[in-house]
Amino acid sequence: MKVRKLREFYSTRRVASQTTVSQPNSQLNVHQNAQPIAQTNAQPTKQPNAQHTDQPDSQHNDQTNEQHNNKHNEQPNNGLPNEQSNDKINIPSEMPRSIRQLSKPLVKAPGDVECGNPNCRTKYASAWRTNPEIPEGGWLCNACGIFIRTKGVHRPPEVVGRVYKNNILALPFIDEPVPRKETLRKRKNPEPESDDRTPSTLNVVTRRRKSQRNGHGTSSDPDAVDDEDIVRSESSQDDVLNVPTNEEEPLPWERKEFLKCGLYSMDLKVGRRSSRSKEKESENSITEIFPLPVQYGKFLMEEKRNFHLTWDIITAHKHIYVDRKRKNEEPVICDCKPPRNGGLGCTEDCYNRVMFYECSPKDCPCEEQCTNQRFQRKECVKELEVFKTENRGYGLRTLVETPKDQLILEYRGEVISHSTALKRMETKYKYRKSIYFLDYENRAVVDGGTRGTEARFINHSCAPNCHIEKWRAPNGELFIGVFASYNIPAMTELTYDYNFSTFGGAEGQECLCGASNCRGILGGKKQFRK
Ligand SMILES: C[S@@+](CC[C@H](N)C(=O)[O-])C[C@H]1O[C@@H](n2cnc3c(N)ncnc32)[C@H](O)[C@@H]1O
Repeated sequence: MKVRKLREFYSTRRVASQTTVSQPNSQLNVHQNAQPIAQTNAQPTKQPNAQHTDQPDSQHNDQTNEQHNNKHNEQPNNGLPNEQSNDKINIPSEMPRSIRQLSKPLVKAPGDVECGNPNCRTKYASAWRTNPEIPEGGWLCNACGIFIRTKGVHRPPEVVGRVYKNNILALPFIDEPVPRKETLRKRKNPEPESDDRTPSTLNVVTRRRKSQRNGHGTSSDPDAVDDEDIVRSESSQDDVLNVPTNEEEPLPWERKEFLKCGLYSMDLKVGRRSSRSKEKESENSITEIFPLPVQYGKFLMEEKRNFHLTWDIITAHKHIYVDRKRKNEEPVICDCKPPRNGGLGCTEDCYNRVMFYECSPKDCPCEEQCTNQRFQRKECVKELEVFKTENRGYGLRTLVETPKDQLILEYRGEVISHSTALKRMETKYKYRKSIYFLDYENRAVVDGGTRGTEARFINHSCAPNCHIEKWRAPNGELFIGVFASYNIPAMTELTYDYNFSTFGGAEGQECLCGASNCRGILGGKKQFRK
């Protein structure tokens, strides 16, 4: 399956490349002994073009190459630069890769041997590398040499086919074998300036690739491709052409997929996906490969809001019992009967309600019709806003009209014992102006200062529009709720009377509620004195 895909992939590439390379060949009859190699490779993948069948006879090859070349020379320019002379080519680097790679000369191996890869057997390559399987005198073409060093195996036929396409149909070659081995070590020793050989582009690229793989080129990684086994053409050829080769481009197995945008970007990445995720995709047509990093990431990006710092409070969804465990008492069950017409159950005459006791959702006879579960069902006002008051720090207001007796919100926080409250008064709240204590029961206190709800922002007023009610939960604990004492218009600040006994704030704190009946002072620390 994988092999078939590879074949398809490379055959597609072959066809595409053939159509493009036929044009530049007319321009690139550059080297005096460079000819397009049409049929030299003895082990190529079969080409669709019947002219390019295997021809082992090298003499015949040369003739065919000439014909091939001449044929291409007759073709029109097709937009390629035509100022170049026969021995010097200036190919702009922005030219497509398929054109640029034509400038790469091919050379024969030392001793005129074939590539040692049985799947390749080419006689021409851009460079030659020692065959690690036959260290004494064995040679591999450049591509096979790199492949075996990096992958540990010979290039398979499917992969060899790609190079056949590049080399045979596109590239000029040097018929003369390279006379000697030119090593990187030798190149490291600077040549005298009179020597006109300079490192070719290939050298630079190869060295760069090696240093990338080795990390600054100093690693002793045995798998790294060693430049020292490279035999290449005389650099004069490369120097004249001095253009980047296709060595710069990553090989298919070296290509990596990178995120093309940030995790929060809407242009979410479409990447390689498993068949299972493809199935999922077809189900909901979502093509993300990464989920958004936070729950409301998309909302946060799209919604325009004024920036403000978050409050120094962590929302508590239930009371936190600091000094003891939560109670777990048996619920008290009312004797209400569920109305037959589907109306509301557990209304004013429900004795649980009369006793400020919330019915248990599991046990109430009215079941879904029960209306005595406001805290448990969180039937609160959602449209509330924390705002900055003129002289009392932050306050809380309602954005909508709120009817009388409506549960506005629950006052939650840490339920602490009397002694813990005293300690906190001496430590945590010693230098703080605002204190968030509210009586619980049995001298215990709810501290809404760190973990709680927005109820902690409600200020005191001697003429309040809200009041506190404590309701018993089915498990025996308390719900503390802020209820509307009147119909409260929208955008009105919510206040309740701290009543001195419920608020343990700083002693003698001046009241700034502004009511006509203002008592002039808030609660004091003395209520926590033993
Ligand atoms: C429960 S907090 C109320 C929220 C507080 N304003 C804030 O910014 O966090 C109680 C504190 O608010 C201030 N406060 C509340 N009502 C006040 C009033 N009527 N006059 C003066 N200060 C008040 C006091 O500093 C008090 O300790």
